[in-house]
Amino acid sequence: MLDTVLQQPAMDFVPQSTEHLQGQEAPRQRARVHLLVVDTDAAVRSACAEIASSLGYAVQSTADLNQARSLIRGHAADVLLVNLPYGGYQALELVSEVKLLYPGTAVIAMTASSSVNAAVEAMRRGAADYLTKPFAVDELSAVLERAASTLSIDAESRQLRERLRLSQGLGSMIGRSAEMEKLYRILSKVAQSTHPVLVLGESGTGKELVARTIHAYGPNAFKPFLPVDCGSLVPTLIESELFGYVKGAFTGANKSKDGLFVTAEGGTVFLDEVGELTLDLQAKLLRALQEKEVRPVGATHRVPIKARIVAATNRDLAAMVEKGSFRKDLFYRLNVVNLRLPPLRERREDIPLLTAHFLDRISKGKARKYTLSDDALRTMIKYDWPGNVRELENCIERACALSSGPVLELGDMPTQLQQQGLEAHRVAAAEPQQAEHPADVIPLAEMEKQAILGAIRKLNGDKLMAARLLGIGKTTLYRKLKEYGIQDPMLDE
Ligand SMILES: Nc1ncnc2c1ncn2[C@@H]1O[C@H](COP(=O)(O)OP(=O)(O)OP(=O)(O)O)[C@@H](O)[C@H]1O
Repeated sequence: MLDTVLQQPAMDFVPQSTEHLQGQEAPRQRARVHLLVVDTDAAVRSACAEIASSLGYAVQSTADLNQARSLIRGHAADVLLVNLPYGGYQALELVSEVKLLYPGTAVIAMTASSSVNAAVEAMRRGAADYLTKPFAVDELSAVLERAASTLSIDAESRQLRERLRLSQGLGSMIGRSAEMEKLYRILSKVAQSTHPVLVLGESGTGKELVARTIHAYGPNAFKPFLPVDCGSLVPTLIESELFGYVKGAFTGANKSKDGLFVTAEGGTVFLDEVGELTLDLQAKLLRALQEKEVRPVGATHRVPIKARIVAATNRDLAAMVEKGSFRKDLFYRLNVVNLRLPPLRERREDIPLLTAHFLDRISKGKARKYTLSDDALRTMIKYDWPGNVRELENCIERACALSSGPVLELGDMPTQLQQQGLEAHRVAAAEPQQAEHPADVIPLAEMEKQAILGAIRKLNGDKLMAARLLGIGKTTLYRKLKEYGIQDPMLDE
């Protein structure tokens, strides 16, 4: 218990070394996280500081709230560990101030067991965690570790977002439409954790690519990524693929084999077309996820697993749950986070980028550089692409194979595109005055909304600066965001 540590001399200090740890395991290497301990009890300050510095934190401590404020102003705190004395509203005020002025600082509240209400209030004001006194060294370590890992997740996803701003998409994913930007923002956060993710979207929208990107940007990118198509394998095969089998489990099982959940180690198992699993396999999968272990086919023992699960489907799983063809409990397990991929027809502005990307890729493998005729590109932008990006990719590959020259014409495209292109020409010839389709006219309100969102995003959420650069007042900016129904400009469309 911390009480034993509290026997040490009560004094403020900023530990510079870990000499007191000689003979113990060295602190884990990470960028120095700055911790500020605020408590009037010198013994608590001293003990917390000693434990935190042994974990690798740079620690400062103070008894005084005003001094705490000035230390925080000097950016001394990534994590603030603050005591909430009984009736100590000033300490609660400090929590609010810090979360308002420095939202990146993780706040942990300490309370006496008699004032749990204060801890609840602190959490309401934005504290990330709390500790009830007296607490064990392990409890303090666990809370600090949690705070530090949240900080590093935030920092990594910020870096990822920054890289994103400079590219045509995220990793191998191409697209800069608002829908894709929104997806990247969520994806870059989701990738840092190891929670299950459910990827939803029509066929060919890039669900597997998203799963691969989550894996590639995740903490276990160096471990395997193992896809399984639950729609194309018979149930018995899926079971032995996923869970493995022991020698003699069935005819042909000459020796035992580990399943993908085991061979993935800490990597990712991608369950494509998860909606196609039989109810029996759904039950087995649920058990594996809940208990983090699997029973290989024919075995009596269970084997621990630690793979991350990313599942995908083009079916409406919620409706399947209603009908009873998909287990509700499994749905909730898989659906911890879901990512919905927009069909290509809802992000037509990405078609030129995707087209250029595929043309580049194909040109690299050949001696010639392919381009598209204006007519072909115009038609492609207007086409609905029921098979989404896969259909677009196939269409370009086919056109490159068929084309006799480096410029791909409408005539090199599949019949349905050619027909659409011809139809557009006929309409344009019959009604020249209609050539400028009204849908091409962007309403002023939409342009204003995009300008505001664009400015806030470019400035990483700094609304004040955005308002200044847009030449409007802060209140006007807030009113407009409200008018457009935008709650979070960094996420909402
Ligand atoms: N945003 C994108 N940028 C570049 N290529 C993409 C993108 N989205 C999809 N693709 C490409 O389109 C093809 C289909 O993608 P993918 O297999 O990931 O789709 P899917 O949604 O999993 O399809 P299905 O539901 O049929 O399994 C792949 O070759 C993939 O590389």
